[in-house]
Formats: sequence, C-alpha cells, structure tokens
Amino acid sequence: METDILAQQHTLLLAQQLRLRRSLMAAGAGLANSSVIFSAWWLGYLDWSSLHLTSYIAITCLVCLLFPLLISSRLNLRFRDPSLTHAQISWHLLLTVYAMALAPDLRSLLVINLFLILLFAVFRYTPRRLPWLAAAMGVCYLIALVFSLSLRSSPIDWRYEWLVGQVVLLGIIGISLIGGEIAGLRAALKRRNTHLAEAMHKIEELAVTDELTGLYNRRHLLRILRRQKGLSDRGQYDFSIGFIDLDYFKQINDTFGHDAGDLTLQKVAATIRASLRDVDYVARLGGEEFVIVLAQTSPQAAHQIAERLRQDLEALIIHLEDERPDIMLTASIGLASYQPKESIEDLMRRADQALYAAKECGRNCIIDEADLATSPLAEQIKETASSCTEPRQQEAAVVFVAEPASTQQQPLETDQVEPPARLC
Ligand SMILES: Nc1nc2c(ncn2[C@@H]2O[C@H](COP(=O)(O)OP(=O)(O)OP(=O)(O)O)[C@@H](O)[C@H]2O)c(=O)[nH]1
Repeated sequence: METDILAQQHTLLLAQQLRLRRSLMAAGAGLANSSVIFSAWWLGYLDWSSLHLTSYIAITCLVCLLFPLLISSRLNLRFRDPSLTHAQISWHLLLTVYAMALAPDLRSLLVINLFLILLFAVFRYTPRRLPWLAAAMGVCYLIALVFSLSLRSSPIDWRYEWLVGQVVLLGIIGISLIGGEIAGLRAALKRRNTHLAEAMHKIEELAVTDELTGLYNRRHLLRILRRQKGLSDRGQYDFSIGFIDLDYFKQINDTFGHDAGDLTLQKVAATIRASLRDVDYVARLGGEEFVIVLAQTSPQAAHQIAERLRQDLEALIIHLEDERPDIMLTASIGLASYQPKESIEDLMRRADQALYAAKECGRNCIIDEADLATSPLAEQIKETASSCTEPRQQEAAVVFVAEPASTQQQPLETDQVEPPARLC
C-alpha cells in the first residue's frame, strides 16, 4: 500500500517534469518567433506601429510564461488534460495566424511555425486527432492567406503563392504521416512499459511474499522487524512478536495428502490475517510456522490478541473435497516483546523459546515471557530450546477431524496422551 502510493507519486512527478519540459520548449519557440517578428520590424519588413508590435510581443511572452507557470504550480492538474497541449497549440496557432495575416511579407517565413506546432502535437495527439489538427491548420493558413492578400497593395504573385501553398500542404501531410508513425511507436512503447511495470510489480511481490500463502516471507519479515526495532529504539514504541506453530500438522499431510496440508496452510494464513489488526504483520517462516508482528503493542495486549487468534484457529473448519472429512486444528503460540536495544535474533530466539514451552505445555496454548519467568521449568525449557538441534519429539496425534455436513466432531485418532507437566 505504502509502496503503491510512493510509486504513484513518482509517476506523477515524472509526468509533471515531462509536461514542464514540453511547455518550456513551446515557450522557447514562441519567444524565438517574437524575436523574428521584432527583427522583421526593425529591418523594415513589417509596418506595424510600435504599440502594435509591443502588444503582440507582450501577449506572446505572457502566453509563453503562463503554461510553464501553471504546470510548475501544479494548477494544470485541475484541468481535464493536465498537459494543456490543446490550449498551448491553440494559443500558438492563433498568434502565428495573426502574424501571417497582418504581416504579408513574413507569411511564407512563418509557415515554419505551423510545422513546429504540428510537431509539438505529434507527441500528445492520438493518430485519430492529428489529421483533424492538420486540416484545421490548412484552413487557418487559407484564412491568413485571404486576409493578407486583401491587405496587399502590390500585385499578387500567384505562382509564388502557389509554391508556398504547396509547401504548406506537403509539409502538413508529411508531418501528419510521420506523426502517425511516431504515435504507433508511442503506443507500442506504452504497452511495453505497462507490461514491464506489471512484471516489476510481480517480481517485487514475489520477493516479499510466500508463494503458497501470500503472506510475507522470512526475508521481508526481517525487514519489518528491523523497521519496528528502529521505531522502538528511537522512542516510546513497544512491539511484540508471536511464533505460531500448528499442532500435529504432519498428520494432516500423512492422512489426507500434501494438497490438504497446503490448503490447510492457506486457510490458516487467511485466518491469521483476518484475526489481526491492519497495523500488524504476518509472515510464514516456513513449514507450518508463522510469525506475527504486533505493532505498538504491549505484552499484555499481545497476549489478548494472541488468545483471540488461538481461538479463531481453534474454530476454523477446513472443508476438503472428494468426501474427505473436514479438518480442525489448533496452534501453539510463543510471545516475546521487544526489549530496548536487543538484537532481532535475540527477540526471535526468545519467541521461539516461548513457542517451545507452549508445545511442552501440551499445545493449543500461549506462552509469553511472564509465563516463562514464573515457571519452575523455565530454565530447563530455555536450555532445551536453545540447545535443540534435532526436530522436536512427535507426540501422539490429536488432530481433530469433523465429519462433513456438520456431524459431530471426532478425533482422527484417539490415542490418549498423558499431558506433559503444564507450565501454563
Ligand atoms: N503440505 C505442506 N506441508 C508442509 C509444508 N512445509 C512443511 N510441511 C510439513 O509440515 C510438517 C511439520 O511437521 P512437524 O515439524 O513434525 O510438526 P507437527 O506435526 O506440526 O508437530 P508439532 O509442531 O510438534 O505439533 C512436515 O510433515 C512437513 O513435511 C508445505 O509447504 N506444505
């Protein structure tokens, strides 16, 4: 979620930078046009009054400044087209046609402006809209032509006008065709970028999630724990973690097959996720072992949350296909709360010791540090847990399986196990 927002902000920033760059280029072209008009006036090719010239240049400068200002102040985001392409094109076209109409000697030179404006549109307009703009430019040129010819006192050189008209027509058609090609390339690039972004998103997701359950994986868990530790080391911030291990999970695999085991892990993952608050994290450490990270949570609150979770897991009924009976299970939970400046490894080791004690307690229970500290068997358990390199000893099965269609729940196997000495 957090990364999605950051990615959106980054995309918006890049889009705004691109819009600003384009509007600055358009502004540069507009100012260059003004300098040509000024030179023409200075050299006597333009019979405008000083006021006329100054007004034209002032309006051009204002238009040139307006769009970059709108974009850099982010006011452009209020418009339906935040790139303001259409508005910029319309303004620059209007200024060019005006100059063409009222400066007959410059008309053939200003044709280049039409081409530049069309080129500007090539990068924003769709292949469908571009021909319409090209046609509108042709019409604008005709209007400017008629207007400028009507102002002319000297005889009209029709052969020259024909040549200029031909250049305008061919230029507009040529740029439109190139624009179509560029638009095609742009569309292909956009498609490829979308695919790349999707692939990147998937890779990022795969890097942090456990494939089977969709929960965070061990690597991301460590990252979360480092972040929580950082918060806690900086100030008044408690957090706790819980190691959750399903009881007698092996029996589900052995009795109903690996697919039933996988389904169970997925259902358990969803139950844990649903049982926790939005601010908490849950990861699968591997096998049937999960870790919860309870943000901003005192040891007492952690115990309450873990108890609710234990009950939710106890109430979970997993329905299997093919007439196989439903599965019910329990989980043992070991809790540890972060102690100032301790290492993440130490915190995890303490949670693991508590989990070990919960298993020793007969399973389906929660052990936290308070339980461990007050228990007479605590030292023994700590020693066993930290020196234990072999898998824990498997006791008799007590996985409960309910018959489908809500018949009475029956133990799958009913070996009566002498419960171990209870710590809890
Ligand atoms: N279906 C499935 N089984 C897995 C997966 N990962 C580990 N397992 C199995 O989980 C079982 C874990 O068994 P144990 O470590 O003996 O634990 P347990 O049977 O839950 O017993 P206790 O933890 O002592 O209550 C093993 O049979 C593993 O093969 C998995 O991704 N899918």
